[in-house]
Amino acid sequence: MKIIKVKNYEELSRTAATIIAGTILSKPDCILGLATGSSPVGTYDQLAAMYEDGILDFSHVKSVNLDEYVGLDGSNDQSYRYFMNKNLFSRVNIDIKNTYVPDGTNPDADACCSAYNTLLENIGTVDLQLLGIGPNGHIGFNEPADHFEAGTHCVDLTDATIQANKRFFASEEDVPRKAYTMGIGNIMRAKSILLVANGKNKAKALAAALKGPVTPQCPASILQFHPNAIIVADEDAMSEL
Ligand SMILES: N[C@@H]1[C@@H](O)[C@H](O)[C@@H](COP(=O)(O)O)O[C@@H]1O
Repeated sequence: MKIIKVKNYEELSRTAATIIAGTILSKPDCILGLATGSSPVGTYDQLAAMYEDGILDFSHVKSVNLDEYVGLDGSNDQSYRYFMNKNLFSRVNIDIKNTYVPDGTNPDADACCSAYNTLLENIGTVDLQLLGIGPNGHIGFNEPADHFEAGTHCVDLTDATIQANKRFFASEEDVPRKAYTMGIGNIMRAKSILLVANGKNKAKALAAALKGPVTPQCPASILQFHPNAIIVADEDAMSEL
């Protein structure tokens, strides 16, 4: 595991975008695993700027996203499909048909999850999976649990996650209670993993993930077993390490 400590969010975003750019430049038809949340927004800004500057070409890139809220469709501004379109896809020349997010509108969890697992099997190995980390150590929406879930599955969001994510919604009641998420097995199959973390509210989770025991109670701790995981974190997020 490689840990890169940076000063602040701007440096984090530039560093993460440079790593992703390296993947795209060395393999123009790469498959990127993408994440939502506030952590990667600056990284997406930097990637969009590199595209504007003619440095990056996304025309052969494919992407698979980690997760989606159950019940929200892509026109809902809180859906992760909407987030990805707004923060990255509409700003670069990726073919939108090559971008995949679990279908939050499908009420049939088994059908939705097995379709996404089939997609992940068929599309090929993810070259680089970008991750944020929840304040409770979750990755994607793999919440603390008593076992690691391998494949895409439907989760009941924990109260901690509902509290952490309510800032994006008009009210706490509006936060969906369920999500579809790639499992830990799906995530760990990526050739490389890039986790970005900033801010004091991530310090405990990051310390547990990087230095604590590998346990499903802190899902991000599984990254200790990945052969090519890179952590880019700012001083605040690293303050308990
Ligand atoms: N499902 C997402 C995660 O993929 C993300 O990493 C996490 C942290 O979000 P933020 O970056 O806004 O702190 O929030 C959500 O729960």
